[in-house]
Amino acid sequence: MKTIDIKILDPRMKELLPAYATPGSAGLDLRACIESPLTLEPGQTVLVPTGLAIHVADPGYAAMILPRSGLGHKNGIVLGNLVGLIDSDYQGQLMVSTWNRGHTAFTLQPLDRLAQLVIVPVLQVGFNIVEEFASSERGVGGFGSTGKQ
Ligand SMILES: O=c1ccn([C@H]2C[C@H](O)[C@@H](COP(=O)(O)OP(=O)(O)OP(=O)(O)O)O2)c(=O)[nH]1
Ligand SMILES: [Mg+2]
Repeated sequence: MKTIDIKILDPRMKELLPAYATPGSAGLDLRACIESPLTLEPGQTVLVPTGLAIHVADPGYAAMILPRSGLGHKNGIVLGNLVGLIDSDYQGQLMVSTWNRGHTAFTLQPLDRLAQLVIVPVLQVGFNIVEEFASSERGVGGFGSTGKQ
């Protein structure tokens, strides 16, 4: 298994390092490293610290912060940026932009699992400027051009 350098910025996280819940898990849960309960009013967005920093280091990988499905579906707690992209050279604290998109207030308790981190491969590309593309079956069609059924 590939390893990534991690810094524990909040000592409470020492015993709560992100771990895969099952052998097949893709996501590592991130926790709300807050000092006291935090109530998010409907529509409110707060940047929540995780108490952790990672350095992916290899530009062939990135980390993504995604919502937890239960919190998102049942409680309306999703991400203010929809998806968080962690660059391989980022060394600061992992922060979760936490958005209550629901209609009722939601209280986050200290160290609650809030979002999840997924490590993904990345291909960095260069650009080759052209006047015309080689033809393709789709061409410029998009946004429903293939119909519904
Ligand atoms: O949910 C997130 C999204 C980003 N980041 C950190 C890691 C990422 O590498 C850095 C920059 O993110 P991004 O490039 O998405 O933000 P930006 O608004 O373009 O800022 P910058 O000008 O710093 O690139 O912020 C987080 O901690 N959490
Ligand atoms: Mg950026």
